[in-house]
Amino acid sequence: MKTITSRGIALHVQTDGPESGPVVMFANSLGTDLRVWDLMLPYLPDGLRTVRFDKRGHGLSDCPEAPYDIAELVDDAEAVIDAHDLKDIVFVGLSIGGLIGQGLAARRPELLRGLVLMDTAAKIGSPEMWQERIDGLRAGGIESMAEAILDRWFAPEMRNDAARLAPWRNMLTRTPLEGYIGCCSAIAGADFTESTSGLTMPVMAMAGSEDGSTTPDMVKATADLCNGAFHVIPNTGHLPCVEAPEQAGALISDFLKEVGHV
Ligand SMILES: O=C(O)CC1=CCC(=O)O1
Repeated sequence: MKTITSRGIALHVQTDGPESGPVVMFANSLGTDLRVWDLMLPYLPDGLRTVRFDKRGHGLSDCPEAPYDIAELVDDAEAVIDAHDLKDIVFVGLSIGGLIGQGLAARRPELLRGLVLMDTAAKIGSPEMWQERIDGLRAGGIESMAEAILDRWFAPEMRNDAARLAPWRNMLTRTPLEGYIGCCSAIAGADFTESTSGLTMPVMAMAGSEDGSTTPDMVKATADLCNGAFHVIPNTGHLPCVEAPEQAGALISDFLKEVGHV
């Protein structure tokens, strides 16, 4: 476990694998922390240097007051990269983590060998939709919305498996309210349609067939902006790294080979 500082706040970072290994960096989604990658990492090639971090307001990172702005979240990812002197990175972003990845790709393209967009889009929802969610969260807390969120996160088989669901439900509902709301504001203000259209690096996108948040059509439209590859994982919702870790890991492993990272 390591902590770095970005804009005065502490960010929790975990690195694994040899320091000299090809770097794969991960950014997690709204309401999850860096453990969201735990089940998938064993399906990636040996010898990688994996770098994960808890975005502000999530996991063991500090939780400043909402609202946050997507540029701040990209600053945080950049701070992790600079603190570890990372270069030649394949960046894997899940949902809001994919927005962070697109922001980073636009700002510091020289750092990235490739970008993996997992259940994300250039723009997710509308400002009005996010404001409605924020208002509901302020009124009733995350618990009041947990069932609706889990319906988008997971396909019916996992959704109905109480034991398998429990840790992810707990991760969601234990997210600090302020951190969750701060990130909702960041998503509301994020639109990378223009900059993602201009990306020239290799991009691979994937979507769970049952994702109710960033639907396969939205993810494909984003991949099409930058001539990225696109894959659908069947019977899977918004978190393929949790629900279908073997398939998601295989797609990333193939991409790492295609871009010459392994
Ligand atoms: O809660 C959801 O709708 C899922 C989600 C949207 C952006 C994100 O990071 O997660």
